[in-house]
Amino acid sequence: MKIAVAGAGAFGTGLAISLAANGPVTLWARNSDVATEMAKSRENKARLPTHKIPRDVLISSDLKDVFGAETVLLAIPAQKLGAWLAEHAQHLAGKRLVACCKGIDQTTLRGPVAQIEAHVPDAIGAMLTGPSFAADIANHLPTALTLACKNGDEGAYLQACLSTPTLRLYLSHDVIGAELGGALKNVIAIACGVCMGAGFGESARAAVITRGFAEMRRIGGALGADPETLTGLSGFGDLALTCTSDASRNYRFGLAIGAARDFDPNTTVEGAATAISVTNLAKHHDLDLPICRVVADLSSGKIDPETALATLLSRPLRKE
Ligand SMILES: NC(=O)C1=CN([C@@H]2O[C@H](COP(=O)(O)OP(=O)(O)OC[C@H]3O[C@@H](n4cnc5c(N)ncnc54)[C@H](OP(=O)(O)O)[C@@H]3O)[C@@H](O)[C@H]2O)C=CC1
Ligand SMILES: O=C(CO)COP(=O)(O)O
Repeated sequence: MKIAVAGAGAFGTGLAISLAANGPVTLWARNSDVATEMAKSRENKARLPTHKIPRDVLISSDLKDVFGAETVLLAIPAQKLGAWLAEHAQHLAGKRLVACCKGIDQTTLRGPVAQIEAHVPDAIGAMLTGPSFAADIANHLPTALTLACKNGDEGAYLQACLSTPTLRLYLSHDVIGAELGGALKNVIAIACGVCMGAGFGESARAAVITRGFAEMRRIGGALGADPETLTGLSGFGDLALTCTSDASRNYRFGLAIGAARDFDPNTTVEGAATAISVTNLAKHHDLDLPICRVVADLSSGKIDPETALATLLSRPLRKE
């Protein structure tokens, strides 16, 4: 199977390095200068420095190399995915499109596979998600992810083709659960970062993870996700990783808010936009998601950590 990875950020580069263990793979960067430099140095200095890119990764900025593949992994940030798919829909028809981004689009409130289905209806949409830092994948460290696809045969095919000796994929049919787990854990990770940055303590962080997980299950229930998916790699697994590691950008963004420090605005922090999307979804479905709501307000600078804490602690006492 000819595979291309669209998006040469940290994750796209890490995935391409990992998949090259199985054979040649194309890595597409939108910027030709970036592609030329990467091809020369065999390194993505800006997004994933110090990881050597093997020769089996063909680095290109020519979209023809993407359109020539049968399977395209989409490692483009979630808020940019819809426009990219819309622009290239006619060349993507009939392909297997595997979303590797985590988020819910602010304008449409769609997850990544729903975006594929909306823009390229005759493609086979799938989602690759779960606990994995790009650097770990690039280092061929053992990693387990969820491959979710509604079509059982295509899902099994993708599971076989995209697994490597160190990247172990578990198959799921629950695309909505996989989309939600990856998107929501980033929101809760921001809350955890705020908690630690503001000095609220590790016990408070454990409470945020647990009550955040309750919010993930609540929204999953409303949108038709299988509760088991949320307890798996794409939900609980990724929540555990992202809420406890300062290798996570979402967590670090929260740390910076909590400690009132600056944060590089060019960093990809999917949870900030997704918190706003989730808050809007909650309104549509009449759901109470207090942690997601304060993260939306914290991320857009409407409230400070003390106000967020007071908001959460002043809520009426209730059953767990
Ligand atoms: N990093 C990680 O450890 C992991 C990331 N992910 C997910 O992968 C997705 C991508 O993140 P990541 O690679 O880390 O982010 P990065 O910030 O490292 O890179 C983003 C990449 O997307 C490209 N890009 C941005 N906008 C567009 C666009 N409109 N069209 C085409 N390409 C575009 C950027 O290109 P340019 O450089 O030209 O701006 C860049 O190559 C996110 O959803 C993230 O949650 C999932 C698991 C792990
Ligand atoms: O999704 C990730 C790990 O599974 C990466 O998290 P960040 O985007 O917060 O760095």
